[in-house]
Formats: sequence, structure tokens, C-alpha cells
Amino acid sequence: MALNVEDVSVVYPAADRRPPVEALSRINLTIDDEEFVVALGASGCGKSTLLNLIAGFLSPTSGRLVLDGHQVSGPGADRAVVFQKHALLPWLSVLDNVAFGLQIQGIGKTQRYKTANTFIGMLGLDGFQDAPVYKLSGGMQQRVGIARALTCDPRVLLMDEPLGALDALTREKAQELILNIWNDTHKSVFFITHSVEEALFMGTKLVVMSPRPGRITHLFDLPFSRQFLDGMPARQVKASPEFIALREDVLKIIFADEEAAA
Ligand SMILES: Nc1ncnc2c1ncn2[C@@H]1O[C@H](COP(=O)(O)OP(=O)(O)OP(=O)(O)O)[C@@H](O)[C@H]1O
Repeated sequence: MALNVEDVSVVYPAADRRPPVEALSRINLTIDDEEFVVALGASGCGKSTLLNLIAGFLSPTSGRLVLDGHQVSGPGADRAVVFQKHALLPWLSVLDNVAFGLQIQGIGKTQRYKTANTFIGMLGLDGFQDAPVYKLSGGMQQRVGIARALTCDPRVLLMDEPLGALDALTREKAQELILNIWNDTHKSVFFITHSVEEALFMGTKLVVMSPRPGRITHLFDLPFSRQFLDGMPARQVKASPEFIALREDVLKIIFADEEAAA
């Protein structure tokens, strides 16, 4: 057992004459060891709020989150976040960006560079150690962000639409890379996306959420990432009748929610 979200609700208080927002209502979710949980849902259904709770950036209004038997009460090195905008330090090199979390923890230069170089290699960034990150493409910058998150050896990797800003081809390659890294590092992952295809391909568990108030309406166990990791080409996985049928079912659920919210 890794992380339990137990009957969690979040209400953002009224502000600027706007009423309070019930962003999440009575969410229950378990993210098991080595599980890849993907959250999908119409805009405003509370995906980022849920991620911010798990990260410890936000406290629930009611309910609680428990990680390995300890209640989550703030951010910690056991959880690392990868954002869509990679939140890198543009004036630093790739190596210093990747080693940044370890520097914050007070790890000495030799050790932190050694660890950082392991993940730089894993993310296919060898040779770019000294490049300032602002000179890299969006896809490479995103890989720097993922390498930086992994260097701190978190129990749970939290990814808020990490591939949303990438072009289609780079995005597909990044999906495959993330799955291979997840398979190698055995992390638990909580991953937000707006792409149904990406959600189905990446997750071992799919959480479909609905807005106003944000809640979980459907849960699916998914076989597709395992098929890819077992050797089936990604395009073949995504073109299989089983994948396409589920993609249509999930799209119907999301479209119905979008229409209800409009
Ligand atoms: N700091 C805040 N103060 C007030 N309301 C907020 C705040 N943050 C989010 N909300 C509201 O809470 C609800 C859930 O927002 P959240 O960003 O978690 O949803 P989301 O599913 O991640 O949305 P998107 O897909 O558009 O990123 C929305 O109605 C949003 O407007």
C-alpha cells in the first residue's frame, strides 16, 4: 500500500464576491506500490486540486491522505512533482537543474552530480550536461524536469499534464520513455492528462472525474501499458479493437460531463 486518499473534500473559500467552490467532494482513491494512476476529466473537475493535495501543497477541508501509514501534512521528498511548464531554472545547466533537489537536501557536489548523471543518462540527455536549459527543445526540457524529479528518489511521482505542451510525435516518444522509466524505477505515479488516448495507453488505473463538485465517477483497470512494456509496438497497442472501444466509451463519458457543465 502506498498512498490512500480517504474521504477527502476541498472547498476553496469565497473570494472577490465569488461564492465558495467545492473543488472535490468525498474522494476515495488508493495509489498502490508501482501503480500508474491517470486522472482524466472535464476542465475544473479537480484534477490539479487532487494532485496538489497529494503533493502536500494544499490541505483537505475534510478527510485525510495517508502515505505509507503517515498522514500527509505538507510537501516532502517522498513525493516529487513534474509540471507541464517544467519549472526549471533557465540560467543553470542541465546537470545543475537535475541535481537541484539534492542540493536543496544538502547533498555534496560529487554525490549529487553522480546521481544526477544516472538519471540524465536514463532520460537520454547524455552529452547535454553543461548546456543551459533555455537552449533545449521543449521535449528535452521536459525530460530534464522528469530527471530532476527522479533524482530525489520519491515514492510517488506526480505529473500534472507533463506532455501537454509537446508536439504529437515528441509526445508519443515521451509517453514511451516515461513508461520505460516507470518500469525500471518501480515508482508509483499519479498522472494528469486531457488526452483520452494518452490516459488509456499510460495508466494501470484510470480515474475519470466529473466537475461541480469534483468527484470520481468511473474507475478502470487498464492492460495497455503492460502490453507495450511486454514488447507490442505503441501504435499497435493504440490501434487494437479493445483500446479503440474503451477510448470511445471514455470519450462518451467526458463529452457528457462537458455538455452537462456547459
Ligand atoms: N485557488 C483557488 N481558489 C478558488 N477556486 C479554485 C482555486 N483553484 C481551483 N479552483 C476551482 O476549483 C475547481 C477545480 O479546479 P482544478 O484546477 O483542480 O481543476 P482541473 O480539473 O485541474 O482543471 P483543468 O483541467 O482546467 O486544469 C475549479 O472550479 C476551479 O475554478
